[in-house]
Amino acid sequence: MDPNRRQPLPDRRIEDYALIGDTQTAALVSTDGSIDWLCLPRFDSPACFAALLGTDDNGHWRLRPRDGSARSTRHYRGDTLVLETEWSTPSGSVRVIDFMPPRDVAPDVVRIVEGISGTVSMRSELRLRFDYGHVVPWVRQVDGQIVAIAGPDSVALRSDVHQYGRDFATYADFEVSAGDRAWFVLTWHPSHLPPPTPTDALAALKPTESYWSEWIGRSTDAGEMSEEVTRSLLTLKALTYTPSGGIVAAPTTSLPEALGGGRNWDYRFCWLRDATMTLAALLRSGFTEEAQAWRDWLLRAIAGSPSALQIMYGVTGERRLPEFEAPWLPGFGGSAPVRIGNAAADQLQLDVFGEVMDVLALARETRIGPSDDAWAMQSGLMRHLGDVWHLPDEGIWEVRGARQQFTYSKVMAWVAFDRAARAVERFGMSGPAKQWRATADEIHRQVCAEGFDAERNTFTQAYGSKALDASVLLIPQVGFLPPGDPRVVGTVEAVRAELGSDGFVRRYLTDDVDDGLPDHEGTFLICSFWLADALAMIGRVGEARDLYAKLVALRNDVGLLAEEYDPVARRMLGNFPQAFSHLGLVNTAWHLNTTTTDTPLRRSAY
Ligand SMILES: OC[C@H]1O[C@H](O[C@H]2O[C@H](CO)[C@@H](O)[C@H](O)[C@H]2O)[C@H](O)[C@@H](O)[C@@H]1O
Repeated sequence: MDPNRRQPLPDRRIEDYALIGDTQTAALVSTDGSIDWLCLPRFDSPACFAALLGTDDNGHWRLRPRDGSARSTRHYRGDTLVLETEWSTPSGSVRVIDFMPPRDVAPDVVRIVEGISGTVSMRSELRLRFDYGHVVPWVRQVDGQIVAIAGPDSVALRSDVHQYGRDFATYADFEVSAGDRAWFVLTWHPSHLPPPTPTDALAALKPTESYWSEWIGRSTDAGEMSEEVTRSLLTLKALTYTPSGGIVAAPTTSLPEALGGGRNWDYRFCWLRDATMTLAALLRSGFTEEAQAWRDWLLRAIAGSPSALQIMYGVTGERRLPEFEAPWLPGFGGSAPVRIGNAAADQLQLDVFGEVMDVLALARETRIGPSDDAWAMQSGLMRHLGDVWHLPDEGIWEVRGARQQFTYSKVMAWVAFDRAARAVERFGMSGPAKQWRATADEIHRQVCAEGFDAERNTFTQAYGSKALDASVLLIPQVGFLPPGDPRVVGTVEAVRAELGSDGFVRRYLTDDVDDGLPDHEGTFLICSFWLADALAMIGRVGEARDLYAKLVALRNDVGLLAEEYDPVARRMLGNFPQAFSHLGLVNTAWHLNTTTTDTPLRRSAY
């Protein structure tokens, strides 16, 4: 056995990965041709490939030339999630096409190898490890296919090239000459059921391409969108769990926010905050079907007492997301612990009320129209918010230190009351508009008195605190104060000066704030997009455009962004690809397109 296989892969970077998916789960493919992350059958199912968070022994599927000196370049085929990796070797070149066909019954991963020139010796090395990389399955050859079974999981590999077993892995060694094609299909099914009808690898390619290109073609902006906006929208769609309409924050767990540190979290769930902001981005681009599906998802997920509202749910609305550590996984680059599940589900985060009310207002006032059920749910939320808005909470950043009176939480409580009152005042919905307006005014006065540091002319992270927080950059965007207000301009300048790093923005300084965690983290990409939005709103459009360009340049070779960026090490950090970062990009592009050098932006959510 190769001794290196037990070591965490040292040179790997988060940005080495590309995403393929079928809108129910997703896989990450490395520049080395290895699928190192795949959860089956759903985003939040246990991974059968977890080398991303450990070593090859935690499960992976590498398909590449045997020649170690081979070099690869890659791209998506057009506006799709079909990944094409081209390999050059001294003896010839090949193309590997990786994709997950839109799901009918069972999830498939298809890999097609095409010879471009000369002859190339290829190797497929498949190491399945169920339950997040530690269960070695029982593997047999059945009817010409490889079948791996352990517990609830069964995975079959079919191919037109010969497979053999060695060292608890399955290999295929084969040659591909110009014009040749070889194919592999990996299919999951529940181990107690008969296997599904096999997928035809070659025939599945065209429909998969059409699925993605037809989807993006449905945008009202189709044909006018920049390449980076198109790729971000495709990525947001890939993070949507189509059967329910839920949207995950990212398809990974525990990609570190501090390399080698413990800031490692599971993002394979639906946060009301991340999902509402995603929805605003999709709505702006004309994707009403997703907006409708998400509103229905929300109604189901939060049905019941508004006091039992959670800030996040599973992809079909599950409430219990218990957090535990996976000690058998050493973590990406040794960043431990790896966490599965997310204890933030039990936190109080008041901002979600504002985010939900705001996006539902956007939906009502723009494209998907009012709904009685949706309004009944919003009225219930407002009754509950009336009881709790004054409480300290864990805030937008889900701190694991003590609860505080976070300024952004209160600003968003104001947004919730403002949008509720506006629905009655301007759109004829029924409800106690006067009471809602009075509460909104009370919160406004309180935030301006207690969340603002008059000496430094900036809003602060929490009442009475000196610490700054990038979330208050959203104050003009949500309409709490006009962009021209000197307190807004002062806040933009202070955040930029104190939280800025190489032009990007940290969410707060970990030294100034007790977030319950020891190490430092990188700059937070959505906060950097918010700075660009805020700069544009206060009339500094040139600087906003420069920052947007700088952020776009951070994307990896296939246009993807993680949650954070470390400007010193010049590498991405955090879960990947992250909805927050990509929706930030779409929204900033939209803001910049709706402004000119001398016209301030019109008010909009996010
Ligand atoms: O920083 C500590 C927290 O980090 C995660 O939360 C972050 O990701 C969420 C999903 O994108 C986002 O909604 C939140 O604003 C971010 O702070 C993690 O999920 C939390 O468990 C953790 O406490």
